[in-house]
Formats: sequence, structure tokens, C-alpha cells
Amino acid sequence: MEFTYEDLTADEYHHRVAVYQPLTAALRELLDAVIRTEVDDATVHSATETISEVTAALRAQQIPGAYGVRHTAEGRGMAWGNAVIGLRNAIAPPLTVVRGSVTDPVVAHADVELGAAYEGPPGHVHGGVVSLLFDQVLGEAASMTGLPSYTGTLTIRYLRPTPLGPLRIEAFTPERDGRKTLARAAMLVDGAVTAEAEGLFISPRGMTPLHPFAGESR
Ligand SMILES: CCCCC/C=C\C/C=C\C/C=C\C/C=C\CCCC(=O)SCCNC(=O)CCNC(=O)[C@H](O)C(C)(C)COP(=O)(O)OP(=O)(O)OC[C@H]1O[C@@H](n2cnc3c(N)ncnc32)[C@H](O)[C@@H]1OP(=O)(O)O
Repeated sequence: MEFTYEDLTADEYHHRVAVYQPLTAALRELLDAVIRTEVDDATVHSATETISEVTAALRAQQIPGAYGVRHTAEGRGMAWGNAVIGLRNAIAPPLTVVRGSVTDPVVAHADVELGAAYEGPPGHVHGGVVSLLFDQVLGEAASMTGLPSYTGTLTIRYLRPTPLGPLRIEAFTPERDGRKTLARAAMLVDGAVTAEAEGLFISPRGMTPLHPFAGESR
């Protein structure tokens, strides 16, 4: 399991962001449209063919496997295939984690608006998606020292159903002990807590710091 470096200038990095961010946004729109459409069968068949053509065009040149976790020389993270924050992953909720400092009361937070693609109970967020979001925000809060930390344990307390729509996650790290960090977080809708999470995050032995984790996740 390796983090790789990609030798990109800041201009090249921003160029790639400008190219791929709209593609991913368009695909998210498509996911939502497929769930909610009520058009006739002929229109669905025609859309299916068009989508297959688009897929073939993108497959003309591909990397062999997963995207990996890349960093530019100046430390910009490019986890662009990541299931939660991947800039090129339309399955990922449009989540941007904002990282503060380890001494802040809230070490990392994220605001996100979840639509039809994230539904579990009717009109509400799937419990696994709640867990997914917590895992990332807690993990980033735990990794604020610069050492990436992996999820050792993760416990969620679902207090009430979380409605689809805008929500916020706030994470903090009450205890650090060597490579182990205890992280806690709350999920808030209109200021009311719908779920809480606690996890133990562990930085694997021998890990070297990637970069000072400040600013935004993407
Ligand atoms: C994380 C990178 C992926 C994201 C990349 C994105 C961007 C990159 C840049 C920055 C962001 C970085 C990261 C944060 C972002 C998101 C979070 C990622 C969420 C995930 O998706 S992550 C995948 C799921 N996660 C796993 O895939 C873990 C599989 N597992 C292992 O890789 C090892 O198992 C490991 C490393 C956990 C431990 O391995 P190790 O060899 O270091 O452990 P060791 O034996 O030395 O134990 C040392 C002390 O931890 C205790 N301990 C050990 N394991 C424990 C456990 N599970 N629970 C409770 N305590 C545990 C021992 O009891 C001992 O405690 P004591 O010192 O007190 O005795």
C-alpha cells in the first residue's frame, strides 16, 4: 500500500481540477436523474445507448487499476478515486473536509448536501452512508498531525433518522497516545444532532508524514 508522488506544477494541478470537477459533477447529476426520471421507455433506451458511447470514449485510454492516493511535490493531496472525497468519483458524496488545527475545539468539519442517491429509509440518509461520512471526517481529524491514520474501530450511535438534504459533521480528537488517536464526531441537521461517532485511528508503524494537513481535503 503506497502513497505516490506525481510531479505536477500548481498550474497543471489546477488545470486537471478544472477539467475533471465538471465531469464528476455532470455524472452526479446523471445518477440523480436516473433515480428520479419518469420519461418513456424509448427515451430511457436512447439514454442508455448514449451513456454507453460516452463510457467507450472515456475507456479509449485508461490506467490499469484503481487511481491510488497521489500527492504533488508541494503536498497537494490527490485521492481522486476516494469513495468519500474523490474528485473524480461521482459515487463519493460531494464532500469537502475542512481541516483546522489539532488544538481547535473542532479539528475537522464538513458540510454536505445529500440527494436521492444516498437514501436508506424513505427520505432519509442510509446508515452506511452516515458511517462512511463519519469515517472520513474522523480519519482526517485524527491525521492532522501529518501521519495518516487508519480506522481501527468505529462505533456509530444513530440517535434519530437523518433527513436527506444539507448536514454538517464536526470532529474532534480528545485523546492522542503515540500512534493511536481517539476521535469523536457529531452529525448535525439544522443544529440538532442526529448521530454520533467514536473511533480509534491508528497510524501504521514506520509511516512517514505526508504533509502538514491543513486547509481542505480537495
Ligand atoms: C488512510 C489513508 C486512506 C485515505 C487517503 C486519503 C488521503 C490521504 C491523505 C490524508 C488523509 C489521511 C487519512 C485519513 C482519512 C480517512 C480515514 C481512512 C478511513 C479508512 O478507510 S482506513 C481503512 C480501514 N482500516 C483498515 O484497513 C485498517 C486495517 N488494519 C491495519 O492496517 C492495522 O491493523 C493497523 C494499522 C490498524 C494497526 O496495525 P499496527 O501494526 O500498527 O498495530 P500494532 O499491533 O503495532 O498496534 C498498535 C496499537 O494499536 C492497537 N490496535 C491495533 N489495531 C487495533 C484496532 N483495530 N483497534 C483497536 N486498537 C488497535 C494495538 O493494541 C496497539 O495498542 P498498544 O500500543 O496500546 O498496545
